[in-house]
Amino acid sequence: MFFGKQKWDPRGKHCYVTGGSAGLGLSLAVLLAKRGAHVSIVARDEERLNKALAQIEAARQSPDQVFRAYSFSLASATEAEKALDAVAAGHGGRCPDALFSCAGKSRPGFWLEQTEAQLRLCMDETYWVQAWPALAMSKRMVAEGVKGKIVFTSSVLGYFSIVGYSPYSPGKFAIRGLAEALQSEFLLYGIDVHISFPLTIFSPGLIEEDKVKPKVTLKIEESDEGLHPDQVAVHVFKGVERGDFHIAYSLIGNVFKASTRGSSPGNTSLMSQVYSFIGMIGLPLWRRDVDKQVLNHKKEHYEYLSSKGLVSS
Ligand SMILES: NC(=O)C1=CN([C@@H]2O[C@H](COP(=O)(O)OP(=O)(O)OC[C@H]3O[C@@H](n4cnc5c(N)ncnc54)[C@H](OP(=O)(O)O)[C@@H]3O)[C@@H](O)[C@H]2O)C=CC1
Ligand SMILES: CCCCCCCCCCCCCCCC(=O)[C@@H](N)CO
Repeated sequence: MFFGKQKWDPRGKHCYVTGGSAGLGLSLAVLLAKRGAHVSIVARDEERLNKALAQIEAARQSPDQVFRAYSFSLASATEAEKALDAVAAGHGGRCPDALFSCAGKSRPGFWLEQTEAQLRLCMDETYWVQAWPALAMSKRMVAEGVKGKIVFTSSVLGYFSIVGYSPYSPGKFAIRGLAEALQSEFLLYGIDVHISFPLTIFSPGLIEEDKVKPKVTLKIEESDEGLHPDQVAVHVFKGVERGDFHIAYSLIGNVFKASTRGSSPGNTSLMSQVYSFIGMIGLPLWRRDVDKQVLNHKKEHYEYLSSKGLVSS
């Protein structure tokens, strides 16, 4: 572009994708490979990692590209450090240029059914699984003088929430809080921070979460059509390429973004004002409808609570 900012080009760069064995992470890994990047993926299940690696291999553009897969759990600081050590070792010990932090899991359910162990697990699977790799990565980037990128994955449920997502939304809001702090702090190091807010992604993870998702939640979500992980990966990649801090897509995603993100950088474009206006009119109407759907579920819900012994019938 002539007067515009130069777009980020992953060609020849080493991109570390967490959760790269399935869903959004795998689609991003393949896309980055197609764009000429070296790609390392980390997740736990080795069989899925190997299958994913074969898919990434099929997207190879040049014989010089290095593709690797490593099995680690990222929900602890030590494991996240070990994972990054392995990923860097594949490149002579040098830190990757970009971290695409996609790992995560959703276990929807009603708040009254949660336990301490369950809620701590959910925080591990939403927040810590992205915070620990970011901590390891940024320490190393600064020590080695690597001026790269850290891309977090939140959800539109990091902007708002609805019934059934109490185990999930807090972690996705927390990632947003972390990204806001780091975007500011990392100006000191020339590290760009991005965070994406996807809507429904038709991933293997979604199939699992829908098995335990309350009916009322599924019903409210019907107004979101959902996208294939490959389509979401393109949106996320384009946002990173453009240099967006908050990355959103689709009318709905952009409306939630413009209506929620306050003083976050990059909220001043004309389109952002248009989306914000649509939100001003549309969101209260939508929310009224959501509340109605929740209340319509009240009788069935009490019967459910009673069947679980959570209220006396
Ligand atoms: N699906 C959706 O509708 C939406 C998803 N998101 C978010 O997007 C991201 C990707 O979701 P989706 O495409 O559904 O992903 P999937 O659930 O299909 O895949 C998740 C990936 O993360 C890995 N992973 C999960 N937990 C860990 C862990 N503790 N350590 C290491 N790797 C882990 C999984 O591999 P393994 O289990 O083998 O470790 C897998 O590679 C998540 O952060 C999710 O919260 C946001 C909005 C909507
Ligand atoms: C003008 C305004 C109109 C608004 C319509 C809004 C419809 C949004 C419904 C909720 C979508 C929830 C997506 C959840 C994604 C996710 O993170 C989970 N699948 C967990 O993985």
